[in-house]
Amino acid sequence: MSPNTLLTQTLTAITPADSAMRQQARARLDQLAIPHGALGQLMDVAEDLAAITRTMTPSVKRKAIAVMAGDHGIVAAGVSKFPQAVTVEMVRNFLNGNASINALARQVDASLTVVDAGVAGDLTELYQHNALWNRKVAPGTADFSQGPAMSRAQAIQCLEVGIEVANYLAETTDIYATGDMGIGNTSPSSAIIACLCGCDIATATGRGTGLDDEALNNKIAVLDNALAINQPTADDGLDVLTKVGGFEIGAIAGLILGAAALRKPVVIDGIISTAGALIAASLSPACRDYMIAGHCSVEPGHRIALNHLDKAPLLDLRLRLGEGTGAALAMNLVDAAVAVLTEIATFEEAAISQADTTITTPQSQENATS
Ligand SMILES: O=C(O)c1ccc[n+]([C@@H]2O[C@H](COP(=O)([O-])O)[C@@H](O)[C@H]2O)c1
Ligand SMILES: Cc1cc2nc[nH]c2cc1C
Repeated sequence: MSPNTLLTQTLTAITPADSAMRQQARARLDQLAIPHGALGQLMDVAEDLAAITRTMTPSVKRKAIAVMAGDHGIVAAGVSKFPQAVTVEMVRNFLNGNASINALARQVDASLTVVDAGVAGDLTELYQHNALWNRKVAPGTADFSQGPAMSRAQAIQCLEVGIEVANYLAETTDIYATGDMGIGNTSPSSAIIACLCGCDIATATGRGTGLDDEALNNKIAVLDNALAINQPTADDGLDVLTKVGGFEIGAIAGLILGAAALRKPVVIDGIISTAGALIAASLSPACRDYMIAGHCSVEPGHRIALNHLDKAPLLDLRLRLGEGTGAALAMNLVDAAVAVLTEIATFEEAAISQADTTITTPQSQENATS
């Protein structure tokens, strides 16, 4: 990688979240007038937000969801239940405001940006729409069951698309969420997870949009063969993206890297977004600090990827849609985490009696006298 590209500048700008601010937040959370730790995972998110934003009063009001769209040559091998045309059709649906992500983005008052990172169909008539970015790297990846999905230059290009989106939205955004649209994209996601988490492809592969048993077995065989043909370097995120990735997955990874460089939190959606998160973490381990896992999807590889990133998902609702829907829903809980940190009084502030640490039980009395 040459030293002066947007990607290298962004990677250089990423530093870990602030551990002193994390400690300060934890100290306050430990003193809240509740039984110790009783707000559970919301307290972990509150601590993360303080460390990410370097303040005890983080704001996550201005929410931006970016849905990265792309197509996949590997659909020719029969790995999806739906035809490729659905990718374009759903992009149109997003722009008309009638998709699931539109409803859930409205519910949480988030803006929605749709990015054509590599859709196979012609979107010319839609580019006039302000919410759609034309950043088509190519009309779909190559079929990675036959060779690499893309060139190394294209992998860098799609990463930089995501960084550009993060940077463009930065001025009006406190918190990002990732989303995806791309028929066939659970296949590259599972392949990325197998490479970067070191697991068997069969354990990381699921039914996607709804394959039956026979089609699932075919998908596993296709992906197994694709990994044997491509031989991605297991610890090199850029090589993995190049050989078995997707343009929208690279753009998601770029969005995460961009958010981390800007020191802003980013909520990760389903298996496709988490595959992007693995690529981002492989390029910059510190960027993991800026990720909040929105949910755990039904796809088996998603749990594996979240464990590898050491991230606990906020929701487990049997979702398997993508588009950013799980991340949008989780943003409600991120709002709640800020309220926990900034609005709840401590024992001292509320003048509440603290837990008695000198309780004598029959057992402790016995211990004291023996
Ligand atoms: O987010 C997820 O975990 C998820 C799980 C299964 C399917 N999807 C969505 O369904 C499409 C990919 O499924 P498939 O079967 O075509 O690989 C793509 O548009 C994804 O957004 C998404
Ligand atoms: C209809 C449809 C909507 C989607 N949204 C995300 N992936 C999708 C896949 C299909 C098939």
